[in-house]
Amino acid sequence: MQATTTLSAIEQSKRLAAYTAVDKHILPEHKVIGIGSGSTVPYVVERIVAQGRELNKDRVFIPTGFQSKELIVMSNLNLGDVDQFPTIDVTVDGADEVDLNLNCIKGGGACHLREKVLAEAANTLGTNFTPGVPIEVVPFAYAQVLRKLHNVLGSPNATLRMAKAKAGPVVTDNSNFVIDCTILAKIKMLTGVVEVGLFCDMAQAAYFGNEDGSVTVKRKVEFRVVEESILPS
Ligand SMILES: O=C(CO)[C@H](O)[C@H](O)COP(=O)(O)O
Repeated sequence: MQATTTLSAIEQSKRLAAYTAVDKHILPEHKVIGIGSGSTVPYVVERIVAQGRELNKDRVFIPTGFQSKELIVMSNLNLGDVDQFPTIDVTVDGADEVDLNLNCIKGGGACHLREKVLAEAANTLGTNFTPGVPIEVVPFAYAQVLRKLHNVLGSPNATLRMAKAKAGPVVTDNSNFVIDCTILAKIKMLTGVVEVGLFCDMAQAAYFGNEDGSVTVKRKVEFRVVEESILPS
């Protein structure tokens, strides 16, 4: 575990957000738990491990991609998959953008297809995403999908997401490509599109790590969203 002093204020608040989400939502009776992707999720796993071997030995953890699978295995937690456990008690995941009703944009880490399958198997939990909504596409169709987004659906800024440390595009854990696009209408009807990163009416609560170290919690209570603040101790 990293020492607190080496973490920036924003990292500390992300960690507090993750820890609080685990404390409030991963309860002793939860046995099948979804683990999302992104830079906040290692703190989620860290906190789950801190709940102790006794609780975790009877649990199974379902990853949303390569990163969370590695985290689960490296933490000696039991690994499962959503085809073995189609009903998940709770999933904790990151988010790129969250609206007032807790609808989310996800896919900044190109894991949104699996994340959405897990979110539908449970009720996902979230934490500004300028590129738009990520769209996962089969590789051989990407040029055609891009052409239709540019010329037919009126999204001239849609771009194929490129990798940073490799020449070529980002490749998802499902061996697909990702296009970032600012319009959504009709996209899922395009041949070659696998999934979009819009998660509507799926999150029950969202934890936002703020620059001042505090965490803002928004959660649904009987169809309303209530808000509270948690200050760092
Ligand atoms: O959707 C995702 C991956 O596809 C991530 O959950 C999202 O990008 C948030 O990541 P971070 O915790 O690094 O802000």
